[in-house]
Amino acid sequence: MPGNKYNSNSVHVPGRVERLLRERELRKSSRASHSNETTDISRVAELEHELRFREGENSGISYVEQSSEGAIAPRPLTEGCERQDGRPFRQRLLVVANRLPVSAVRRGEDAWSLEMSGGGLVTALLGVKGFEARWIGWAGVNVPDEIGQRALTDALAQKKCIPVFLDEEIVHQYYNGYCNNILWPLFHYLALPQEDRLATTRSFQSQFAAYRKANQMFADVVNKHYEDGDVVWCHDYHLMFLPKCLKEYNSNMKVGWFLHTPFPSSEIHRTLPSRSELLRSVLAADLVGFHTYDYARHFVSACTRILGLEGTPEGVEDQGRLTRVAAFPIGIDAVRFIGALDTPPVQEHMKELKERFAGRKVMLGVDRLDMIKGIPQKILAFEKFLEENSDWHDKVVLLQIAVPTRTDVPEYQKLTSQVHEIVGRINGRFGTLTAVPIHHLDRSLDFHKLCALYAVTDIALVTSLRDGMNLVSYEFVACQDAKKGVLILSEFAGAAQSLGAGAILVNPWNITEVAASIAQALNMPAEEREKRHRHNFAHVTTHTAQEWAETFVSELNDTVVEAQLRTRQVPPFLPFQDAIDRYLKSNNRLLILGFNATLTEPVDTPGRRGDQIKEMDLKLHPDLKEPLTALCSDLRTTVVVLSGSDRSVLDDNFAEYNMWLAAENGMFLRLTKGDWMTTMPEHLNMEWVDSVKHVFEYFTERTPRSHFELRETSLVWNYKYADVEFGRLQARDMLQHLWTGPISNASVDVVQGSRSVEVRAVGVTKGAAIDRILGEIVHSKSMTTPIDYVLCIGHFLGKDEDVYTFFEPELPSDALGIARTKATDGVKSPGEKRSSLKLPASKSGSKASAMKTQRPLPNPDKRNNNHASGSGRRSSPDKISWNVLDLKGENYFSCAVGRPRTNARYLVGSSDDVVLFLKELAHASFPGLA
Ligand SMILES: O=P(O)(O)OC[C@H]1O[C@H](O[C@H]2O[C@H](CO)[C@@H](O)[C@H](O)[C@H]2O)[C@H](O)[C@@H](O)[C@@H]1O
Ligand SMILES: O=c1ccn([C@@H]2O[C@H](COP(=O)(O)OP(=O)(O)O)[C@@H](O)[C@H]2O)c(=O)[nH]1
Repeated sequence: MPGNKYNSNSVHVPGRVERLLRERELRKSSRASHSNETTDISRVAELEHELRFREGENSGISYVEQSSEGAIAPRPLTEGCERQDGRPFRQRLLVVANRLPVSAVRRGEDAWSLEMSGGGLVTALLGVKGFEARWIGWAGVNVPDEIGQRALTDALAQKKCIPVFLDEEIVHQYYNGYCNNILWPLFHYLALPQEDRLATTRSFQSQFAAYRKANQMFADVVNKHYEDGDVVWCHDYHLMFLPKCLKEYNSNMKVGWFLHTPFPSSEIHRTLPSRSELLRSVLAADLVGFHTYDYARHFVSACTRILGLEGTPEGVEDQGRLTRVAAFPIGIDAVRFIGALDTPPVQEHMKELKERFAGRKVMLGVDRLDMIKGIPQKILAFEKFLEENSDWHDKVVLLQIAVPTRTDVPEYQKLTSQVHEIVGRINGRFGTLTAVPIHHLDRSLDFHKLCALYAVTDIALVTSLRDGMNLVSYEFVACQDAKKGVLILSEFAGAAQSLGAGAILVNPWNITEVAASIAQALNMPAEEREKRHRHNFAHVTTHTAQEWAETFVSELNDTVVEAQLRTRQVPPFLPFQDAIDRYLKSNNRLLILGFNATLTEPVDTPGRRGDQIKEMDLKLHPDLKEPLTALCSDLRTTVVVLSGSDRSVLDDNFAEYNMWLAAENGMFLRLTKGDWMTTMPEHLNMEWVDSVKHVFEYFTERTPRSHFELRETSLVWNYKYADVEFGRLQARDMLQHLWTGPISNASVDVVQGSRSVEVRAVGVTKGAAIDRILGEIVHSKSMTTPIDYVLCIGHFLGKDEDVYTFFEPELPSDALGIARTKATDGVKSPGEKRSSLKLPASKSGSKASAMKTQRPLPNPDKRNNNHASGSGRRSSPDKISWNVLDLKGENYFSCAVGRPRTNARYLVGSSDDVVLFLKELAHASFPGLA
């Protein structure tokens, strides 16, 4: 049986939330049993091992590994864990990020030392266990020679890392240029740089080309190492092109993409010259993740506004394909930090620091020396605090660790000089012979020193102007369980959404406010500090990096399964040739064609700008003129255009063809040679119209580029030309008004289209009208042969899909709501179902039977038509006692246009396909057609 099977799946498919809750429980119990089994000693050993790996962090103690030796026992980035059933979890995870967790330093022709890379991305991913992981990325160094590449590849393999070799020129244009000079500032609301027209390597175009090329190089390495069933997790703004490259190579790859920075408002993203290409490439992923709901919302909004796609609560939909978009707030490996505090090296450092700063409160800033971190603003706020609080001058010190980063980018070089200048000025102003208020370090610290610093700090000061998350704030909290210091946190860091309740939130641009917050923090009573800390500590220790990665990967696996299920439910494409062959062999055919988005030119072109003036009137696709004329001229074919539009629209477009027009969802009918008649049920209550119209007018006035149509049996408010998001919000608001007001007691149906709200009298659907239409056609044509072929094709609203099921030979008659009789003359072959329909006698007992038949309308002026009185009706056609419909399953072609979730047997993508099909059908019937 072809097509979509009426969703009769009785197997319980758990919903996403249900599954996530279950998996969360499983993870918790699996972790609990794991920790019961694991002795403290093994955890300490594990920690020590990890710390040993990290000991080399830019502290000059980096260990040397030679490809030939493998001197240090390799520690996989993540270790295999056990599933609840005891079997090892074997799914491989390919983590693809610009930067590997280690950066390579060359020590000889085939000798390399590996040092810890900086940044929160590395920290977070190192906290992830439980997967068989490989890390694919750039080792931060140019390796032009083969010997060097081979040696480095071997050295990295021991760390389960796979290098992508980028040459200097690519790094310059892709990493320094497009990534760090264009995307980075833009995503942090710092606007695009002025394009340098003189230096060709600094033009947007050449940097973008390098960006694409670099992404393809990453893809090539992934493709080489990919094995069936692997999960590929792409990270960050460096690799926005990667999902597309990967899916092009293998559409079955499970691909996730996570952004570590903010995703800005669509108004900011709009300024990027390559805005659409980047969005489209990311959308090729199955799952797209962000730190916060706000970033996810901005991304969806950019896709709807810039690409013209549909944003749903699940993500972004493009022609039935869904890219899931969701928030996955990152965390840290809190146990690692907490555990480190008791180790001898950290204790030693803490002792030193306490002695060094005895009698002074310690304030701490730890940031990469990046403009987004707001370091100048932080220092200026501290200066203001000192100005206003002279009693604190020798009692407080600010330690600012400024880790050098992206030092090849001129903007970063300028920032370094600027910060040095401000620090020098303030130290000159408030320093004494024995002490300065600011200790500024342009360097990174090793893990132990960092933990010790976090632990002795009284106040951590995070003043990022924008920050994806900011893990420094998490690490500080994790190390403060003894001291319970205060966190001053920028409201523009993603972390503000998770640690906001315990921190003092500040606007870093407001230096006065930050200075006041410093004073507040220094004077905060212990009880309040304790309360705030408790909140944040609970968060940091439960929302870990491990949890983050497990949730993301589990959702990615889920998303792919869901997509497969959805694909299975999507009906197949209309088989053109079969539909044409069967048409040619049949004797009496009925073609039911929708109009809007079926026979019209597509209006909703992706990428359209909301402010462009559009042709609002519906127009028949010009290519259909000839095929329609031909098909309508065939005596064995009856063509009906069945539309929601009103009569005048159908008159304007189809008057010249020999066909039936069924306007307003079949409530009005005419043969183009005859007059309009109504098929409307008698006593249709339309008293609600005026009050609904009032609401529609109100919303039309307040929603630019929306409009409404007043029809005989319905009112339609349409916002397809308006701003999509605003339109949707307005629609929601409108529905609320309608439900609580004018339609609360009326017998109406509210039908929500993708960009419309329609209020109809109850019972007005295309399916409900079709038997009356059929009765009229049979009567008027004096048909003597049963209809043995039906094509019913349209972009119908869900509510009108009853027209597909009306003819469905495979459905039992009670599901149709009309009585059917089996054909008496045909012989039924095994497994084959046939249906026949007697009209109008068969209507008795059905919902439709309450509706009387047609009368001609003398006056097509709809406003003068009195629905309730039923004037202009025609008396019932004579009873037809023979079988009007004798339809075999294989001769029935119900087909939805552009709606994958449908009851129709088949699907086509757009009206372009309909045009193509009707052309082919006409040519097959009339081979001489031009
Ligand atoms: O690799 P670099 O160019 O030296 O930069 C270091 C990292 O900086 C960014 O980190 C972000 O990720 C953190 C973890 O999710 C988040 O807390 C922080 O707010 C972000 O700024 C960048 O996104 C990474 O790709 C870089 O590796
Ligand atoms: O001397 C240092 C200073 C910082 N970090 C680490 O760098 C990361 C910074 O991450 P964050 O999310 O705060 O910002 P990012 O630098 O990624 O933008 C944190 O994990 C710090 O522990 C480090 O390893 N050594």
